[in-house]
Amino acid sequence: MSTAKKEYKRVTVKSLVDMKKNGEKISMLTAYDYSMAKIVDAANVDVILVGDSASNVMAGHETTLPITLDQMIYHASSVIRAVNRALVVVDIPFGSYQSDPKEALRSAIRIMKESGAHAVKVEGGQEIKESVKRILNAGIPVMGHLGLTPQSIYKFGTYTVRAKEEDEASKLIADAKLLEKMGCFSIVLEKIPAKLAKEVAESVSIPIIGIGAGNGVDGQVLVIHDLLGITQEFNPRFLRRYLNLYEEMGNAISKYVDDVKTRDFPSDEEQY
Ligand SMILES: Nc1nc(=O)c2c([nH]1)NC[C@@H]1CN(c3ccc(C(=O)N[C@@H](CCC(=O)O)C(=O)O)cc3)CN21
Ligand SMILES: CC(C)C(=O)C(=O)O
Ligand SMILES: [Mg+2]
Repeated sequence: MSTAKKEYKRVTVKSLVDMKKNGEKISMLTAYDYSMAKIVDAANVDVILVGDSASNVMAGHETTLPITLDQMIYHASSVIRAVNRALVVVDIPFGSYQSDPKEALRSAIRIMKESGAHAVKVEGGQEIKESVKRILNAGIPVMGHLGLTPQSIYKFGTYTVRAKEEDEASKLIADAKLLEKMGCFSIVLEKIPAKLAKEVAESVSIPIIGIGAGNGVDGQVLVIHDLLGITQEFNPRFLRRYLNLYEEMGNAISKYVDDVKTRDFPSDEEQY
């Protein structure tokens, strides 16, 4: 397999399919605001996901369920203003696409029109088939999301690994093939056995982006607050922390507090 890297001036849904064809792994990371998205885009991340994980890391909710369509559009607009290269994908939040296909299309259109995003992501397979079709028919690129789907957390009750049983595994493969057949440009697979994820990646031609799905898939995604070590209590095995920003930021801020209290800040040079 070739690891040669083609330079993409602007990443499109087509570039991602090309990357899979050429054996180039796809990097994807979340961002929810302008300043962070600027850093992520400049670091050549291929896909920026405005995830509904904003509900957790931005708003402090326990699950992704409470975040609204308006709030997702606010985050997506901020990200879009920062991005020059990455493809920007936005999660359609819980409750904005499950009722019926028309509502799903309306939500997708609002995201595209009001934020300027490049694609949307929805959780599920067979169950949301008609909605996915509608959105695709309007010319809006759709990314799927299978395996651990956090918007259905209350149906399962836990965040444990999915599709360990044979029947769930075959449904997952069928759903991936269905999403590909309908015209989705990529699929996120979350927290499933690496062997199954590899099998899915090998049975479709669209790129499979994994989170807790092993190294046999076509790309990886993480929540940026997890990668940077801003979140402290989130410790699944699949997470690689590249920094401990929680500690580093805390130290910097404590130093500032000290400097103010001791009158060290501002100095003569820091005033007019
Ligand atoms: N900060 C953050 N990172 C994420 O990756 C993320 C969110 N939030 N919010 C939305 C979803 C929820 N996701 C999850 C949630 C839990 C596990 C998980 O593996 N939970 C383990 C315990 C984790 C621990 O050790 O704390 C479990 O077995 O429940 C995985 C992905 C992924 N998404
Ligand atoms: C974890 C990723 C795939 C996601 O859906 C999110 O951040 O909301
Ligand atoms: Mg999400």
